[in-house]
Amino acid sequence: MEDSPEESRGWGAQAWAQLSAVRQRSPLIQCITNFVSMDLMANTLLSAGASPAMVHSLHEIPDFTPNVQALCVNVGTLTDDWLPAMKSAAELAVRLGKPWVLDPVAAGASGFRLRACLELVGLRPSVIRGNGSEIIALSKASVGPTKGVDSSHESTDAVEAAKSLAQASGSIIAVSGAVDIVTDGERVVGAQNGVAMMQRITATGCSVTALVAAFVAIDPLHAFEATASALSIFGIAGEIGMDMAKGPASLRMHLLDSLYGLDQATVLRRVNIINLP
Ligand SMILES: Nc1ncnc2c1ncn2[C@@H]1O[C@H](COP(=O)(O)OP(=O)(O)OP(=O)(O)O)[C@@H](O)[C@H]1O
Ligand SMILES: Cc1ncsc1CCO
Ligand SMILES: [Mg+2]
Repeated sequence: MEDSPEESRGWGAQAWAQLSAVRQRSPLIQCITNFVSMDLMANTLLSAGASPAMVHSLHEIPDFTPNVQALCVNVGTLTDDWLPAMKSAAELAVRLGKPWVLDPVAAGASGFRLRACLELVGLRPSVIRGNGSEIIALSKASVGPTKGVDSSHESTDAVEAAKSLAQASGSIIAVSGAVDIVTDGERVVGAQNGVAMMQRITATGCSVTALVAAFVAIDPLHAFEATASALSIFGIAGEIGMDMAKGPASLRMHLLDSLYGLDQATVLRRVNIINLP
């Protein structure tokens, strides 16, 4: 069923309010992330008005994590020695009542990765954002044929997996793709912004996960809505960026510029979030 114009306006106004709050309050986001994503993730957070810090030593967590507004954990280039820091930071964030967000990159690609992701899911992330294949692997808790860090599923193939993972974990689940799905296990919405070329830039998924952390940081009691807003806002930046881009490299630049420059009228006009059955 189509949403009424009132509902669409509601999502747009909410996304604008949350983006404005990120810009005004500039939340500090601790990112324990893969080597590939560090640059684009930090620049995405800065363009949105947040403050990134790629701090991942186990020794720094007791001093550093208490001062952040949210934590983003991404297992993209996971090795044995990184996992204790990820778990320690997540445990401390939960103990201090701070939101944390998990990106289960290539969760189904190996037993090691899957076990690590399942342990992290057990530490109660506020939000888990993955692509379709990652969310299906986590939901089934099984290793399977995957395309590595890329998805071999549409996000819409993963709606039931996302709902059951949300119910089992207590986390909000977001599945990126042509339509970004967000569910708390009962409600399901689809954010229909973005352009396909965003898949041709490495770490756009990682970066939108960090943006979700920034949005949840400023509205932790509305993590479901903040997650949908962040996905929609990032997608709009991609749409506007694509009007000026010649390919992936120039889209990367124009996406960041567009995220930085988004104004209220553009957000209200372009946010496209609908309820799904
Ligand atoms: N076909 C599409 N049309 C529109 N937007 C898309 C499409 N596919 C992906 N996106 C957008 O691209 C971004 C990255 O999503 P994607 O599903 O590629 O993440 P990912 O596989 O985790 O990426 P990475 O691992 O490289 O970080 C999201 O903002 C998503 O909305
Ligand atoms: C390409 C790649 N490999 C491990 S992490 C990563 C970034 C996109 O997920
Ligand atoms: Mg990814």
